[in-house]
This record gives sequence, structure tokens and C-alpha cells, in this order.
Amino acid sequence: MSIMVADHRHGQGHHFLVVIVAAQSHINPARHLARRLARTAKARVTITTPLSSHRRLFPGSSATAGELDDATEEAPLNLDASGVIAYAPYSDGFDDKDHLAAIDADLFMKKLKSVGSQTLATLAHNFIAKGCPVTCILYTNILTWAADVARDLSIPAIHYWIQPASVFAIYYHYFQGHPSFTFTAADEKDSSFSIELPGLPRLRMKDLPSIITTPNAYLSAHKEIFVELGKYEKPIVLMNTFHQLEASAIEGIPEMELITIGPTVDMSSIPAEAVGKRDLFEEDTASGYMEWLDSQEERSVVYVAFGSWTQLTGRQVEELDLGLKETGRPYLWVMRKDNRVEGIMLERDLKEGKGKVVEWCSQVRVLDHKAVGCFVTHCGWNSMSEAVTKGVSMVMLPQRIEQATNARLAEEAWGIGVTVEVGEDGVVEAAELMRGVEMVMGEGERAREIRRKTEEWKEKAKEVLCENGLASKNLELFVNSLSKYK
Ligand SMILES: O=c1ccn([C@@H]2O[C@H](COP(=O)(O)OP(=O)(O)O[C@H]3O[C@H](CO)[C@@H](O)[C@H](O)[C@H]3O)[C@@H](O)[C@H]2O)c(=O)[nH]1
Repeated sequence: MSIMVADHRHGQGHHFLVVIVAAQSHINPARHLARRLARTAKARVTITTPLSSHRRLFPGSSATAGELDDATEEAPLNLDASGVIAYAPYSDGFDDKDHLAAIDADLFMKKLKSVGSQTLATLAHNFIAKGCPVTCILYTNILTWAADVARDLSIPAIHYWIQPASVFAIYYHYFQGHPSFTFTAADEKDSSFSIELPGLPRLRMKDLPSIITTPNAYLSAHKEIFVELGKYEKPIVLMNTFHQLEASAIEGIPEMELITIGPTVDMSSIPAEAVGKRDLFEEDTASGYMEWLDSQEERSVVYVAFGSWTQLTGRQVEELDLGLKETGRPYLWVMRKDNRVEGIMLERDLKEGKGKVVEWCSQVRVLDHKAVGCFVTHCGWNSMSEAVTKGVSMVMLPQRIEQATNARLAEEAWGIGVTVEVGEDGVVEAAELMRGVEMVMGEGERAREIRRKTEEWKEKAKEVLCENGLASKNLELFVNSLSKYK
């Protein structure tokens, strides 16, 4: 098999290998970073995903884990056409599993590390054999073992943090033993109890990442991130955020060089088919959802989506269904095939003309559409970054991981959304959802203020992402500062 990579006119001769897990939420920021590295630094970039997702992205691929593949994605934003993103698979130990959510976290982490390290090393050696050695490994959350693979190859490994910098800061202070984390069992139950950390808004227990409050295998994986970074004096971390949005959290960690290269969202919203881009889920183009949006009034549609992982309970889906209809507003709802709930009548929605349910859409294009008035979201960081960049206010139903923290930031620090309350059974009821939607889309003072702030942040994101904006400058800074690892 031949590997197609960028031509050989690469600035500083870099070949970045971006290692991610089998999730759309890692693929999107990896792709974006890869395109920009190819364009800005004229670097050659290969994204390596677990074999299960590689096969879904490239159904024609016959490569096995660690083998070079000829699957490529033309970099659509690579204006001078000098770069091509290549893809190659490694193995996370679960080659035949399409969805990893049901796998025991301990088992997953163990296999990911042992099988992942081996197959990533094989891949890197195959690149050497082909005469295009990797010069730097970039790895996302929970893949810290990739740094050991890089060490064996005597090349640098850089962490690419794909959640808010504020969340990184929470973990950092937690593992540093910040005194705010010495709370008692009584504090944990006290709803008025909150903690203070450098550069962050006050955080209640329910605002902390669930990995800290309900420890599991992912907590030790997060500890490994900071142990690895602690081996270096002023380590570099690439951050998928922009400085203004999280300046104080970033400045609260002067020990590290946190380089903000986000938000990793395309300003241009190019249709996926135009660039041959595939997702792990198939876009529901047959539903005609973009044309349907075209037929709706400006800022009238409630867009509802819960990312690529969240599995809502049947009762939650029912309450959402009811609440959405009762708002009386048109809505576009992404209900993935793997989270479909019996009894939600897609045909009825279509007939009434008020709602449309699709299995997967091009979310960035939807958020960019003038008909969209608000985003009912689970607060995954990609979704939130996209909402900020496209200027869409949010009704927030955080589910797990760091989503509650993200919601707190959006409500308290940035003022661009409203978190709805869960009932005692952990479900957001229809009436509460309606309250949230009105709070964001209505004519009240709070709604106007939220929309004003949303516009403000959109403008700031635009400045960062414009040509020669901070996102590009910081990426150049990053590539240049890699020499310190030589
Ligand atoms: O119909 C859809 C629905 C979603 N998306 C995209 O899918 C991605 C979803 O990512 P995200 O919003 O981050 O949600 P999750 O998939 O849930 O992300 C996981 O990973 C994120 C990054 O680490 C974390 O912030 C989340 O908490 C975690 O659940 C986004 O880019 C969306 O644009 C589509 O393109 N079409």
C-alpha cells in the first residue's frame, strides 16, 4: 500500500501524527488542526484513528492496524493545495466494535494502552520504512501512552487538549492537591457549597467534571496526563479554545505553555460532500433538512442534538418530544440511530410540519443557518465551540464527563446560555425545557442579554479565526517552538 501525504515542500519538514480515539468528537478537532497545520506550516499530517472508525470513515480501506493506508482527505482549506491529510489505523483493542460506550472502562483503558502502544509504534516504524518518518506525535485525552511511543522514537509528543482550558485547569489544580478540593461528605451533599480555583468562576459540586466526583478508570488516565507533562519544564499543551474566552483559567497555570489554537470550527461551513468528508455517522441528506431550514423564518428553529456519545433514556426523549411540541416553535432534532426511542413518531413530526427529526446532520452548517434560533445541547465541547463561533445561544442539558462544567462556564462566565434543571429522577421535564427555550428565544430581558453576549463572542471568535488571526499565529508559534524539544 502506498501512503499519500503532502508533497515534499514542507516548512521545517514536519510530519505530524495525530492520535485520537474512535469518536467523532476527536475526529473533528483533529481534522481541523490537521488542515491548519498543512496549510499554515505546510506540514504533512497523518491522523490515526482506531481501526473500527478507520473502516467506517473509509469503507474501501483494507489496511490493518499499524499498516499504512492510501486513504486521504484533500485539505479543503489548504488554499495553496500543498497539503493532504492522510489517515492510517492503529488498534484500540476493539477492532470490531462500533460503539465503545458499553465497554467496561477499566478493560477499555487497559487494552487501549497495551494494544494501542504496540500498533502505534508499528505504524511509526512503517513510516520510517517508507521514508517519511513522523517528527512529532500529537495526542488527545486519555492517550498519554502515545508519549512513550514518541520517546522510543526520540521525537516530541504534544498533548492536544480538546475540552475547555478551564476544565484542564480544574484537573490540574485537583492533581496538584489544591486545598479547595478538601471537601467533606457533608459539603458534597450541600447544594450551596462551592469551591474557588484560580481564574475560574465559583464551582458547585454539580459543576465539577463527573470524572472527579464519580472516579473511575478515566480519573487515573487524566492523572497520567499531568504526570507526563510534569516531566518537562514549562511543557507545551495545545488548547482547543481561544485565549479571550478562557484567559483567566489559562493565566492561572503559568507553569505551562498553553497554546490556544481554537476554536476548531470552519468559518466557511463547506458542505461535507463538496470536500468528500465522511463522519462516523451517515448524514441524513435524504431528509432534505437543509431545504427545510431554508423554508423556516429567521431565528425561529430550535436545533436539538446531543453529540456522538450520549445515550438519552426513553423518558428523557419523551419529555423532550413533549416539550419541543409545546413550545410551538419549529425544531430540528438529531436522533442518532443508536439512540432511537420507540414511539417517537418521525412521520407525525413531518406531517405537522413543525418538527423534523434526522439521524445525523452537518451540525456546523445547521448552526450557521439563519433560521436557527437556539441550540438545545448536551454541552460537548465541540458543539459548544461551534455554537460560540456561529453565534447560537444555548439551552443546556449537560449529561456527563465535563459537560456540567462547560454549561457553568457558558452561563456564568460567558452569558450565552441557560442550564435547565433536572428533576429528582435526573430527567429534564417538558415544562422545564419550554422554560429554557423561552429564556433564550423569547423577548424577555434575559433572552435579549443572552443573545447580545452570544453575538459578542461570535465576533471575538471571528477575529481569532480570520487570516493572520490569533489562531494561525499561535499555530505558527507552536510549530516554531517545537525546536526546543530537539
Ligand atoms: O448530527 C450531528 C450531531 C453532531 N455532530 C458533530 O459531532 C460532534 C460532537 O461532539 P461534542 O459536541 O463534543 O459531543 P460528544 O460527541 O458527546 O463529545 C465527547 O467528547 C467531547 C470532547 O472531548 C467532550 O466535550 C464531550 O463531553 C464528550 O461527550 C460535533 O462536532 C458536532 O458538530 C454532527 O456533525 N452532526
